[in-house]
Amino acid sequence: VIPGWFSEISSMWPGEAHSLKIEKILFQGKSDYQNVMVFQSATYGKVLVLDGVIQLTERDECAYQEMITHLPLCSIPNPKKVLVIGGGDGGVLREVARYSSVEKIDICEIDKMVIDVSKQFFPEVAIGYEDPRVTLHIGDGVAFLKAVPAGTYDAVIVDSSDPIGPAKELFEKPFFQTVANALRPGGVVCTQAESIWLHMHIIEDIVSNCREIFKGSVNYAWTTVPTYPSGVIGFMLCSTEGPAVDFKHPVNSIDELKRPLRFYNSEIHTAAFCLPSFAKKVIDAK
Ligand SMILES: NCCCN[C@H]1CC[C@H](N)CC1
Repeated sequence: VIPGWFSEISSMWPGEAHSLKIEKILFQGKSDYQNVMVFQSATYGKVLVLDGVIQLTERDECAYQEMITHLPLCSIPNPKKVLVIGGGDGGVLREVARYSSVEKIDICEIDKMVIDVSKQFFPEVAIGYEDPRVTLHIGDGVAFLKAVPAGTYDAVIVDSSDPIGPAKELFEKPFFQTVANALRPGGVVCTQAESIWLHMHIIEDIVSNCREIFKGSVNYAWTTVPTYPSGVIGFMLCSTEGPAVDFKHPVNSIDELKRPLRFYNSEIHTAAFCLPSFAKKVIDAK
């Protein structure tokens, strides 16, 4: 460990660790679920860390929040009812709120400390909670989805941490089945799906499970987030049986007048589904 630096050391990415220079530690706490830390970095703004893993930085959070939201929501016409599982920082809510067609935004986040810390230290991210269409549920996303009437949502976004810790069951088959049940025919789900450089085995299992459960389309997309391990993060984009969804060609554009998008655009939407051969071989073969 280098004094004055934060290094993201984890068994999920053995032998490597991205580091950020610390200017000041702003918060350290322990919730019922995980350790929570916020620090001011020298070059990435404020940083949110859960159990030693970087969740977001002010400088590059736009890449992740915009892609995980607009890849699904620009793939269906007029999304109305959207559910966010996880995403307690509020960044996905901020992006979902851009759609005038959206009438209802539910969010189910298990850890209240993440919400409170985001509101205190990341107001530009937590601004998503201010939208009147948002209903906050504090609890386990699996239990929440089991209680949802079938076919309720047009879209579900699973903005989770990694499959070690509270988010573990959000990567398992039973959870995907509850998501499919909660979606209308032709409804879409987008989940945080790790790194093709680090987690091809996890991705392989997720793709297999999704192909069995989602009888519409199943695609993997990826993007660059400098402060995530290996500098990239992926997404599973799936739709249930019903009106066809072509994830690779957006059908929606976004009203950017209020607040311009910093990362997402329709070209990068389509490009996100282009995979290197080592990943294509695994993902397309499943
Ligand atoms: N809502 C904040 C983003 C959470 N997703 C992250 C993806 C990369 C992981 N190593 C940590 C969580």
